[in-house]
Parts: sequence; structure tokens; C-alpha cells
Amino acid sequence: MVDNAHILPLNADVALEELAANAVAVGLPMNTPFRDTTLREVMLIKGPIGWAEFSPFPEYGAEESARWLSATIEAGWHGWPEPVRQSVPVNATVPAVAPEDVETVLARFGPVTAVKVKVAEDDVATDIARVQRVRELLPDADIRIDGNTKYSHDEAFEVITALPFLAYAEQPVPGIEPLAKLRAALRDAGSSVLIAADEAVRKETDPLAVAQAQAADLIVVKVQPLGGVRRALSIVQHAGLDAVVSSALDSSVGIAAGVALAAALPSLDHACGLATAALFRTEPAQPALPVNGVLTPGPAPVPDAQLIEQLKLPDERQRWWQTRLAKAHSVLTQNA
Ligand SMILES: O=C(O)CCC(=O)C1=CC=C[C@@H](O)[C@@H]1C(=O)O
Ligand SMILES: [Mg+2]
Repeated sequence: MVDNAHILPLNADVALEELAANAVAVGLPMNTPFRDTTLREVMLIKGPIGWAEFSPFPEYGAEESARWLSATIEAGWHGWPEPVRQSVPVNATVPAVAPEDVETVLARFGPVTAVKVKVAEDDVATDIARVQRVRELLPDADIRIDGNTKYSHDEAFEVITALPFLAYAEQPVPGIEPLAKLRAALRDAGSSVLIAADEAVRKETDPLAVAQAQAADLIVVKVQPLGGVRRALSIVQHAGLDAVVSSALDSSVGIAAGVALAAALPSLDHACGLATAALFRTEPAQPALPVNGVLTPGPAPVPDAQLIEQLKLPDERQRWWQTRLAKAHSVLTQNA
């Protein structure tokens, strides 16, 4: 039974001046292009209880970014709920690289028991070959794919049925109805590959619609896009589906919030997509790299002042980030 009357409200109780005065925008160089970028820009904000992150992707508007800012306020001003587990298993994330490069990418994550492979950026045959290469290297791993909405129904069906060992396919097709249709077609064909919803949760105005439509077996939850750890927890609770926590390609400051969410979920049956620090070449805080495939909950790491100086974006980008902070804040406080 889906009940969306009880999703927690967004956090909107910090003045713009306070946020702006304590914020710096930095650029994190990446090892491998991911989401078409080689420099992930994030804003780090020092709150009274710790460092927080505000890092909506550059193309996101103020409405969507307001939810990210609510998570920033929670992290720096309110704090997260107590963990119910001290160990969060994580997956390696393999961007849409050539199959021959998979081994090098996997090596950055150390030993892991789960791997998420990005697909739908090349042709279907290359996608299948990339996933098969992961399977060859880690035959016992739990392997999932993420299509980021970019397959057609037929492409998704072809890839998923060619890879019957997959644990799940994350948002292979766009929207809720196409996801429901694909899920039904796979079941009819006898496939046991599960369907996970990501964009259909984090970009829909109603994050519970996917559960209502029975379009997925599990939901991918990300702290910033859902407005904070506590709000994401309330969404999972009301969706009534299994959840897996993923990063939004946050710096390790933001990853601490993701680990806090994963550590606070009543049940956690899947390794989480929180090892993305391995995709950065450098970042201002101690990178949240998995040890034997797990991350441990704790406060956000404190960025190093010298590294902040080194990675700080030029003035024009600082102004751009300050403007979007102001716009997101305006939407957030108007809606509160
Ligand atoms: O889940 C993971 O393994 C890593 C995070 C990840 O894949 C993503 C992070 C940020 C934006 C997205 O393009 C992407 C995702 O779709 O899940
Ligand atoms: Mg995804």
C-alpha cells in the first residue's frame, strides 16, 4: 500500500546569506568520463555541525536543485538519523568504457562483490561485451546495468535477455509506464532479472508514483535529489519496495550522507552505488574508498584547506554557483 501523505517536508530553515558566506565551488577531475564530464563541479558548504555538499548537475533547474539544497541543510545544520548497521556493502561502478578497459576501471575499487555497469551510451553489442567482460573478471559478483533511460523497449529487452545472470536493470527505459511494460514483458519471457527505478523516482514530482504503478521491483534512492537522508528514508518507507542507495556523483562529503542513509534503512539487501570516489582523480577531503567492498557510516570528512585552494573553480564559476544557490534557495523557501 503506497501512502504519500507522509513524505517529510524539505529543510528550508537556513538563510541564504549564511549558506553563501560559507560556500566554495570546487572541480573534481575524473579518471574516466562519466555523465559526459571529466570535471565534476560541486559546492562545499561549511555548516555549524559539519561540511555539507550542494551539487545538482549543471543542467538542473532551480526547482530540482531546491531538493538538493534541502539535503545540504540537513547535512550541515541538522544531522542524520542513527545508523542501524555499521557496514554498507558497495558496488564498483563501471562507466561506458571499452570492454578492454573494464579491468583497469575495476582495479580502482579494490575487492567488491557487486558491480554496476553503465550501458546505452554505445551500441547494444558493445554494452553486452562490456558486461560480459565484468562477468569474466568477477564471475561471482552481483552484476547490474544502468541504462539511464536511454534504451528503447526493444533494445532493453534484447540486452537484458542476452545477460540472464544480471541481478537487476536500473532505469533501462524512460518514465514509469515504459518501465512497467518492460518489466511485464520480461516476466512473460521467463526472465528473472529485476527492474530498478532511478530517474522515475528522483526526477518525478511524485517519488512514490513508480511504486503505485508497480513499475519496478526496487527503487534507487539518492540523498541530494530526494531532499535529504530523513526524507529519502520516509520515501522508502512509504514506497514499500526494496531500496538501493546510490551516489549522485557526490564528492566524499556528499557520500557520507549516502552512507548515512544506507546505514539507517530498516533493511538493505543490495550493495549500494556509493563507491564513486574511485572515479575521481583527486578531491579536497579524504576519499570515501571502500575497504573490502564496504563503507562505514560516520561524519562527513573535513576538506583540506590547501586542496580546496588547489581545486577551487575560477571566479566566474564561483559566481555561477552562487547564483544557482540563490535560485534554489528562493524556490525552497517559497515552497516551504
Ligand atoms: O550507482 C552507482 O554505482 C554510481 C552512481 C551512478 O551511477 C550515478 C550517479 C549520478 C548520476 C547518474 O548518472 C548515475 C545513476 O544514474 O545512477
Ligand atoms: Mg541510475
